[in-house]
Amino acid sequence: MKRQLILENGAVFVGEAFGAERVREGEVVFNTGMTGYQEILSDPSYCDQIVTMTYPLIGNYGINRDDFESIIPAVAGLIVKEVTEVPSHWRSESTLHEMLIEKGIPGLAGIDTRRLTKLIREHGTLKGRLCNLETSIKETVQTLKTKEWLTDQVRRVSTTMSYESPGSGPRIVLVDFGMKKGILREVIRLGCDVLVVPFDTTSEEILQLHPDGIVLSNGPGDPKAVPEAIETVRHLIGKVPLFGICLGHQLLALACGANTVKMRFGHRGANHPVKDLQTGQFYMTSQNHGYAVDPESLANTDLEVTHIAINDQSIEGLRHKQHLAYSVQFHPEATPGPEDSSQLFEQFFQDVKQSKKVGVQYA
Ligand SMILES: NC(=O)CC[C@H](N)C(=O)O
Repeated sequence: MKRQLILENGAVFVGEAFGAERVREGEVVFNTGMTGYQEILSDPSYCDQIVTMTYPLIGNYGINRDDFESIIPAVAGLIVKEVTEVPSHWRSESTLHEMLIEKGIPGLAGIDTRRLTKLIREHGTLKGRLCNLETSIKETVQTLKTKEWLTDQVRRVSTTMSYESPGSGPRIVLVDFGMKKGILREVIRLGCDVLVVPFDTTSEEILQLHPDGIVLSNGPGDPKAVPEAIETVRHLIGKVPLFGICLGHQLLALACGANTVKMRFGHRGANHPVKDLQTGQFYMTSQNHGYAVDPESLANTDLEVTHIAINDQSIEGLRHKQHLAYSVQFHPEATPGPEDSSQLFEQFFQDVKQSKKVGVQYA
């Protein structure tokens, strides 16, 4: 069966349908990872996005039960050059096609993904619709251009209830804005007593849990679409050690008075080089973001840049000059991608323990 991708600029890509039989719309983005499609598809930060994999063969090691980053993927669609029908891996339990059907995600294969990627690089991220060949191109272009896009992604993917993973170490409150399970896994690995809370938990509610440290997770959409979270973070700075990851990093920046801007086509892949300005070290990092902190907006804030992206010099890490609060735009939890920067979790763990010794002041 054929399926097409119609873009808001009128470009059309016709290929083979796989996965769920559904019409879906979303922002078309590309990821340059050669592997990691299962983690990418289940990363909640891809909510309302159609992901194009630039690596030409996807699905070759199948789908296993361990590598999901969330239970209900929020991604709107998947585009690949070639999808493997018969995967081969000892952990594989189903094919990519079967998983996409089960999770209600449409796929499009057999198109020129290089041409599509170049188009996104030239024009910036474009809105698109995955649909059958009978769908009118003219009407779709009109709809995509004029449609009011929903901005409640974080609300849709965050947990609605708090839950706990008990441990004997420091108590960490992990604010779930659409958290990848990899972040939870890292704090559990360190023996922390973890409480995961919904995105709209207030600062008072968080402080009542007597955290030793707070981790702000990744999440989908524009960070300015969650003003309540910016307010919460503002109230928490200086009270408890804070560590922000991706959306959490952007929220920390906004809470300190900096600004975030939409990037042309973002960073999505598993080999983004980052320089740690404090140590002079370079890490290969896993990334997935379409927004970034505007460097010009830092002038009147108490923030300083700790990491930069080598490819485009954009901000990849920030630190508060007075308080124990820092953040990174990339993903130290990896999954998928290199684990070069996983020591950031250990660093936060040490900082939390140190500040616990000194004594935490609750307001
Ligand atoms: N992975 C993330 O947390 C992404 C943050 C934000 N949604 C962005 O696209 O920039």
